[in-house]
Amino acid sequence: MRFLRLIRITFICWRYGLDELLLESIHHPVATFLMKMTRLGRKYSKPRGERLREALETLGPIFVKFGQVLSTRRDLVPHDIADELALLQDKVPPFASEKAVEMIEKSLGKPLNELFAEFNLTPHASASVAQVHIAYLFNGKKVAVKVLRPGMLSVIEKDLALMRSFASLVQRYIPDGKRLKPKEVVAEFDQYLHDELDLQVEAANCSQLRRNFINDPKRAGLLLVPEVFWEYSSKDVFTMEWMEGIPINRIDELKAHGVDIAKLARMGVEIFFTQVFDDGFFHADMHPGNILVSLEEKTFGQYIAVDFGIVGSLSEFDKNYLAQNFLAFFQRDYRRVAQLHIESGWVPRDTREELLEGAVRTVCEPHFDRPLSEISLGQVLMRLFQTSRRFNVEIQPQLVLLQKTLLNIEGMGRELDPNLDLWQTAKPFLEKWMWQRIGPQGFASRLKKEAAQWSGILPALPRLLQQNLSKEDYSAEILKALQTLSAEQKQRKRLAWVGTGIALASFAMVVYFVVLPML
Ligand SMILES: Nc1ncnc2c1ncn2[C@@H]1O[C@H](COP(=O)(O)OP(=O)(O)OP(=O)(O)O)[C@@H](O)[C@H]1O
Repeated sequence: MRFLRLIRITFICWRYGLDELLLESIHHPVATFLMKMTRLGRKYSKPRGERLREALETLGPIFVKFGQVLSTRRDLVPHDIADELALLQDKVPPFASEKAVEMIEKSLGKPLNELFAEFNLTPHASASVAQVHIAYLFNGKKVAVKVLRPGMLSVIEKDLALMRSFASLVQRYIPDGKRLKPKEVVAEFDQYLHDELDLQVEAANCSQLRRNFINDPKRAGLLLVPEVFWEYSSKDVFTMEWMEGIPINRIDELKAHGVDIAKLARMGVEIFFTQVFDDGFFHADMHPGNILVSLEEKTFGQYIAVDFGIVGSLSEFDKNYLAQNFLAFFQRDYRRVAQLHIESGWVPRDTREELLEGAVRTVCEPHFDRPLSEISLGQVLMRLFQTSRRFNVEIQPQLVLLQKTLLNIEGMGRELDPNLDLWQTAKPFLEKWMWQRIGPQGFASRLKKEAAQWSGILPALPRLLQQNLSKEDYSAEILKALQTLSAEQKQRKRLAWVGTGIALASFAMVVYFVVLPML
């Protein structure tokens, strides 16, 4: 079976001229000869990116997903190809509703009529790995039931095995193979796909995002996230609150309902920066299909997020890196950007600061050619990552994900309001965040965080000290130090006795010769 699949893949690659793409990159006479042989008079009217996109669409959903993930790795893939891969769409027909019902009943262990008061058999939406049905719980709540496409796991395991073999070949035989890191890319994709195929992961992401926004009254007016119904969810089924709204790209419709579009654009940036800098946890699949706007009376004009398959998490280190770089960039302090990279160990310690500064200046300065309001933070970040790579920096996948999401947010924001000044909206966040870190508030909160550890460490301190003192390698040194100390103390004691003696004798003499004759 695997062999047949391999033959089919090879045939499709040949049909779309992908063999040429591969052989072109091997600068060897044998490769050139093979290229001429396999071409056999074929001529391609379409550019290579388009051919690759069409081939992936023909190869099926897993390859489509792979292309979509690859399109976000502009650090590895040439721009013409990445642009084309970004257009990849899942063109898959919905699967039979009987299959969906079978999956729900098997996974949740109850017949459908015991689970839902009403279940719409016609899918509301369908994509490569899942489809969404509308249903009603017995308490009358309208819900979205996302069901995994049956048999996906076995298909992906086979395709992933082939991709892994192919990645090993590329890494070994293509001259640029190591730089492209094919094995790592496939491993990353493997992780991503398995997460996407476990709807419990998505439900947990949704639940976390909702908690982050619902518990803070200052944020409650910004983003609505559906409630998860855990009782009706599993690895294969995800049941959540149905969210009523209009997709954000239907601008005319939103305007007609009286939504303030400029405010909506600003709110989008605010929501993104809140997720990134306050929570370090962000929705990373912000395409217009996944963002709706509420028209309900109580929540009018608020954002609604759906589809939580891809989220990004950032550490304090990542946030610090981003905030400091953005702030330094907008002050055109390229020396600081270079220093930040060296100080944080992102580039080798012996990197020459002025060389890195020059490289950063070269990529950043052209951006200041236009007004601040037109600068794309996503582009800046992308260029910065490209420069860093030249200096042997490994950019973390979560930062690449963030950069891609930032580009989406900017694109969406500017579509809503071409005058949106992204920096004006983002700057207060970064400044507030930096102040919270380095100001007294930050100090106090870090102290508070550490306090929990101290309460455990402090009472144990004498024991830990005694344990360390009894360690062999320390004991000799400590003994010597103690001996020196005690010798010094003895000497000091002796001197003290002599001093006291002299003082007493002087006192006695004064009394005998001066005080007594006066009486
Ligand atoms: N809770 C919900 N309330 C209202 N509509 C929803 C909800 N969840 C999903 N949808 C609708 O169903 C569509 C598909 O859902 P979702 O994006 O989660 O599926 P998907 O298989 O991950 O699709 P893709 O990966 O192509 O975005 C969404 O674009 C949205 O229109």
